Amino acid sequence: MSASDGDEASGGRPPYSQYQLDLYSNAIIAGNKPIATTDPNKLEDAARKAMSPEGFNYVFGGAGEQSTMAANRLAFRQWKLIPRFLRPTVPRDLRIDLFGKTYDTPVLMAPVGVQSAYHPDAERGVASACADLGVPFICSTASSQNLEDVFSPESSDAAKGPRWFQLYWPLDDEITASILGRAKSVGCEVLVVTLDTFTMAWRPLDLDAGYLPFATGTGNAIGFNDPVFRRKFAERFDGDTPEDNVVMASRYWTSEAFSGHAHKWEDVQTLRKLWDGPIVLKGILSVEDALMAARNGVDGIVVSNHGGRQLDGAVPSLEMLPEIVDAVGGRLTVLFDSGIRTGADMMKALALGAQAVLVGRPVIYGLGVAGTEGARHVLAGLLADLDQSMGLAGVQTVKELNRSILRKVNYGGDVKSSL
Ligand SMILES: Cc1cc2nc3c(=O)[nH]c(=O)nc-3n(C[C@H](O)[C@H](O)[C@H](O)COP(=O)(O)O)c2cc1C
Ligand SMILES: O=C(O)C(=O)c1ccccc1
Repeated sequence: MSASDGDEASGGRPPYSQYQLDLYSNAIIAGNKPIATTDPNKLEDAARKAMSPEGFNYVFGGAGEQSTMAANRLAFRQWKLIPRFLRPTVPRDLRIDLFGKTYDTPVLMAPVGVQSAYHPDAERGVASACADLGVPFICSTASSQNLEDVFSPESSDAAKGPRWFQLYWPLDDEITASILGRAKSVGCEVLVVTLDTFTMAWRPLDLDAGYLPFATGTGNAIGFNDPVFRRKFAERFDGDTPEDNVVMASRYWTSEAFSGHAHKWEDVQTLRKLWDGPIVLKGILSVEDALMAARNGVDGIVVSNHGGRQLDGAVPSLEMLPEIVDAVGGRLTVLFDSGIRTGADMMKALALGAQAVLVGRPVIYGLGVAGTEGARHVLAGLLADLDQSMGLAGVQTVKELNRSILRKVNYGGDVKSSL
């Protein structure tokens, strides 16, 4: 393989698998261990030690008895890869096309709220790590840092990378319009609207600790800094700013963004009017809703159960993925998340028809352990693992991943509840 082939296929940087060589040479030449473990099981333990108990539990925790979280992992274990040999596998090309644009990898950073609760580097740090690796950063509405700060060219490198915006959909169209206008202004390309978290789930770890960050102002930065939200808050509360009255402002904001069953399928038309660009609905788990999404004119869906954090007992998203792809794959871009921990997991979801995958907790554990560098390390490791695993399976490009490389087995094996 010539260096230029690899460089082109990974956006001018070395092939993603180079990270494996870097880790070995750092160890052999300089005697340095990786900044955080490369073992997904141990990473969770390291994060538990490094982070505040509330922060760690917030990330780690699932809903209920965490049965959906565990099922997400079992679903991956039940698919096995069938490797092929003596075929061309280099230069490997991880690029994909989404909504008419080429991305360097089929991996995106899942929207994750309140990142200052995990490490002071927070969203700016993770977004910079993503930009460095060519991974789109999906900025959550529940960010702890304001949208304009996350992507400010002065304060971070995040503005150099691809960025999408995730919406927790306010009831008030004027506030929604204002937030979406701001997301557009800072360069967000795609709108991801999360459907499954219109209200908080039953999360025992957070309930037992009495931990609800956005009730006390963390994770409300995008709302609190929104000019329309500020004006409406002042009108209701005697000219107060959200900073004057954080508790009432948090209450007002959460009643807007986590507003129960208020929206209907018809309201997707409103989003269309307010957002000039691709719209993706996140949290789809049924063929019926995937068809509704197609009928209502969106561009894509994320097949997701929110990492097992919302409806405990919900089906693993991987289980539903093939049927949903068969039903709407010709019409919609189908993305996937929930439970991805390794390169092999990514291959399985891509082979079952996802066009790209989102990763949540692992990168946040990296952030918790070692800030921006830790997040970068975990993401670089996942990409290297994907790159290497594709090669080992005899696969050169993401397009080649299809169901012929998979076999479903009925012995998933034991899994730790979260991994
Ligand atoms: C701590 C945490 C916060 C999250 N916050 C959001 C959010 O603000 N918006 C959203 O759409 N999804 C949110 N999610 C869900 C992720 O986007 C994603 O669906 C999930 O983490 C995928 O599962 P995984 O963690 O097993 O990769 C959050 C997940 C975690 C772990
Ligand atoms: O915790 C979550 O999963 C989540 O989606 C969220 C919602 C609101 C604020 C922060 C995170």
